[in-house]
Amino acid sequence: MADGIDQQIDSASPTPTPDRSCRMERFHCKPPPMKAAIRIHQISKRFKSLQALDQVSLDILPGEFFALLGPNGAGKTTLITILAGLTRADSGVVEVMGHNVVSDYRNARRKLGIVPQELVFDPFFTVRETLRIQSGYFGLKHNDDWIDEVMTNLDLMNKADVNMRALSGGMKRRVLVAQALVHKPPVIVLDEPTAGVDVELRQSLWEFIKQLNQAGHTIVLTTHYLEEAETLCNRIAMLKQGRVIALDDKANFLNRQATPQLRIKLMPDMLPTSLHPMLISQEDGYHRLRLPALDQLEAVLQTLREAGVSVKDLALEQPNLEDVFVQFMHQP
Ligand SMILES: Nc1ncnc2c1ncn2[C@@H]1O[C@H](COP(=O)(O)OP(=O)(O)OP(=O)(O)O)[C@@H](O)[C@H]1O
Repeated sequence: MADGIDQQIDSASPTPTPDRSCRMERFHCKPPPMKAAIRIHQISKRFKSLQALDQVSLDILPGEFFALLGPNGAGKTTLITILAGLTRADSGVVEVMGHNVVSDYRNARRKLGIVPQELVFDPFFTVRETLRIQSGYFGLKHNDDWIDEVMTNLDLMNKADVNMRALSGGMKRRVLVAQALVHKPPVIVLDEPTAGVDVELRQSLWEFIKQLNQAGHTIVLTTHYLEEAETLCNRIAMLKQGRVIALDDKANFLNRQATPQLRIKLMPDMLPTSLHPMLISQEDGYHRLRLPALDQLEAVLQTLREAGVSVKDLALEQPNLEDVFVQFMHQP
């Protein structure tokens, strides 16, 4: 990775610098508030009768790996297009590294790299030409060293001189990621970057994005692969019908759901009535039960024995982000 990356991150340092003037009054002063890498303040957007975003507010701090989760149509892409300055919000303010995306568009755009969900590309250029043209949009004339480094990290070197239209879908997506990085933006937003992408690319893509995050870049990710968000992100916002319904550290989301779940296959396939209140779901011949506490396991087994039901298979599972997500989405 280029040394240059860190120099580009300007005020994106994850650690705030303490104010020296505070030393004399150390019992009274607080560290200065960290300036948000992305500030989204009371954003609303309506498409005719549809309220796509409704008073959305989020502050994403420098150096965070942030997940924006939500079902189809929740408003994630709309929020990202507003952030990119491609759609105007009806009301509210969005800033990237302190630059307003409407009134200070050029500076806001320079601080931002966006990997769009849709595969948009110019079929007449090669991969290298595409990346050079993208560099030109940001006034970068001698960017070949960095372009080579990005292509190497995304395993694109052997496709550098191949025409864009001749690439597979997964390869095109790699180019979209490379395009978002040509100007070394301190803030990188990835809208469903792994949709339709094979396991190998996913892993190499995430390795590269993790390195960028470790170098101080702020990463915002939307994905329907919740295990990706669980592995990578440190803070999560859940969007539903244009509203933020939950916002917290990943660890807090998971701890809220600390009780284990029991996945069990029965013979005959009949759950005794007294265990129905614990039932979460039933699929592929398995019952999934929520145990109030681990020591309830023996009581459940006892109930099954008394009902003449035998256990064919059993596993204890810790709840994951998907369980938490489903629970939030089903809340009225
Ligand atoms: N240009 C548009 N005109 C009319 N409606 C739109 C437009 N763009 C988005 N919408 C609607 O706004 C809502 C939010 O869409 P958006 O694409 O932001 O959701 P999303 O959370 O990104 O969904 P997905 O996970 O499917 O990508 C949807 O109901 C969508 O149909």
